[in-house]
Amino acid sequence: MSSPPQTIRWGILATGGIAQTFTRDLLVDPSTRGVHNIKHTVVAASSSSSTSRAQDFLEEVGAPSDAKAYGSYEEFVKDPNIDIVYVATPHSHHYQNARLCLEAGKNVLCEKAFTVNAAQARKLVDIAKTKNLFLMEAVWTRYFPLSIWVRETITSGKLGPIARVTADNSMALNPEQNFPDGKHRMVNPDLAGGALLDLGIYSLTWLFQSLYTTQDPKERQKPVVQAIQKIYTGPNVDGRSSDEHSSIVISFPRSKDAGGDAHGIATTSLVVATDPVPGEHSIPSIRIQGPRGEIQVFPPAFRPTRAKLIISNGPDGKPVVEDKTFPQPGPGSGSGWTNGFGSDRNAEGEGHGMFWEADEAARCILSGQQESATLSWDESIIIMETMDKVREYGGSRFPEKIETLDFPVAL
Ligand SMILES: NC(=O)C1=CN([C@@H]2O[C@H](COP(=O)(O)OP(=O)(O)OC[C@H]3O[C@@H](n4cnc5c(N)ncnc54)[C@H](OP(=O)(O)O)[C@@H]3O)[C@@H](O)[C@H]2O)C=CC1
Ligand SMILES: O=C1OC[C@@H](O)[C@H](O)[C@H]1O
Repeated sequence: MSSPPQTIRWGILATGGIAQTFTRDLLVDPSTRGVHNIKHTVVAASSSSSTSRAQDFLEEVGAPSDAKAYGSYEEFVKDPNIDIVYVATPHSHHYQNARLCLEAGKNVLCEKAFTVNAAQARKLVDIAKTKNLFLMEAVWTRYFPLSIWVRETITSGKLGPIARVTADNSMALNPEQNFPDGKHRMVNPDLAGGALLDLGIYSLTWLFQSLYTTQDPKERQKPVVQAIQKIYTGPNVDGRSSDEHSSIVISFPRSKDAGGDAHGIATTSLVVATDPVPGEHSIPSIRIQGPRGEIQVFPPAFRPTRAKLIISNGPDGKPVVEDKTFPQPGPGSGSGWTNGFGSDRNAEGEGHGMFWEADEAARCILSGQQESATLSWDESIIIMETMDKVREYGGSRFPEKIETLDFPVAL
């Protein structure tokens, strides 16, 4: 007989767009996606603005009526009923908010990009290690069934050693018109805005999950990075920090037996779109190429549900093209997408897909793992180092108050 599901008690730190989408997904019954050994519940939420904002949030997302509302992150992290905190503030605040939680003895799932720079990521990992806590960067895409299928197809060797990956995650956001006061987190230097940390992280995710995660951990080496950036100079921003585009070329060292070094090209932009006809998703945003064929993944790169597997020479010498779809299971959160750009709505009755990463966090905590093998601490740090290098090449430096390791900082 199977044992009853174990429950993980979540606390939600911040009440903005993604906190709402994530929490609604969290409250979808896991058995609807074939997960029977875990249950998630929400026991608390906190808002830096007021207790009433946190209370409204809990009601809006349909949390249990006894979930507690806090008007201060500092008070919230003391709540003894919380097993894990989901940190959903802007990039600029991840380091200090995640650190606050870890220092208070809480496990943490922290939104992407993990931190502003690699030094901050290393510090969070050190604290998690010392305090024996679970910590994971919330790159939800990695836990999608499609991503799992991609990694398995790569390691199966079907395509031969993957030689090159191209990945684009770009959105034509028309920032000068949409963010004229420069305060929106997509462009605001004080919130570590720009394409790279917000959208480019997904292009890098595809390079890394194809060419780094799939290698034997003992064989993995740091990649070599080259990049150029164009800095955003729209109204009311400093013109030195947030990027408009970043274009990155990476070489992943591999032994000759494993196919030799592999190349990755990652691009991202706030002003042009991967998908010129919004919602049509007809142009692949990702191509994963080996000598025997390729995988194409269709947009959006962060929420992938459609791919193609192309084998150049099938059994009868002709190419074989397999269309693959991985629909999100229902019954769904019904929330759609809440970031205000209308770029990524889940269909009525579909979950958004954020529950997959929540399941992974719960599995790790219940089995006593401090990090996820699908996105290890080492890999999150190397990706932050990669973004540091891109910003060095591109000349983008955020204000010192958000690059610092000093804590707490008044932001
Ligand atoms: N995985 C995904 O698909 C997505 C991930 N994200 C990530 O989630 C994070 C938040 O994004 P999103 O929800 O869109 O952002 P929002 O601006 O909608 O929400 C951010 C929330 O953070 C809190 N906050 C605390 N301090 C500040 C501050 N100084 N300025 C602004 N907000 C502050 C506020 O909540 P309160 O007042 O309650 O404290 C605010 O509502 C980012 O890291 C982003 O990259 C975003 C969209 C999609
Ligand atoms: O993580 C994200 O994915 C979807 C985008 O719309 C959003 O800006 C970004 O933060």
